[in-house]
Amino acid sequence: MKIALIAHDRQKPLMIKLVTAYQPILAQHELFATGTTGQKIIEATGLSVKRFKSGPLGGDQQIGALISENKIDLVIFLRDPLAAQPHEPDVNALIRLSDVYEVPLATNIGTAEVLLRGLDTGLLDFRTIVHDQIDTPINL
Ligand SMILES: O=C(CO)COP(=O)(O)O
Repeated sequence: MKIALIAHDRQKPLMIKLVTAYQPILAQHELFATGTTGQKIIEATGLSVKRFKSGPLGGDQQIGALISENKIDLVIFLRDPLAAQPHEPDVNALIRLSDVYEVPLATNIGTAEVLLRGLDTGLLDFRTIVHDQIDTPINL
């Protein structure tokens, strides 16, 4: 599975705790991250992470583009719910695209843990079915 990991600055320590706790699971998957988040994950864990630009410099949009191409299976985006971001439109766009393409998305640590445990037990295997199917959003 391809997993995107993103955290706003005040949430980065929490992201590091999460990836450290779930490192054995995460190590079995392909990891993507915005620039600074990815750097900190690599420094803390040594996990292999493909880094994009920093969020405020377009990293959220780069990951959003991957979502729109059905190349991301799970998004963990630890947003800061108590601080305004200069690139709020980019943040909202990434979350909107996750909904458009029905990609499992966690925006807090509680949901992130549920999704990572689900990932480990095969609950996200349905994503392999849609990998080759979706070029456009599903018409319900
Ligand atoms: O701002 C972010 C997401 O909106 C995260 O970007 P960084 O990982 O580069 O700090």
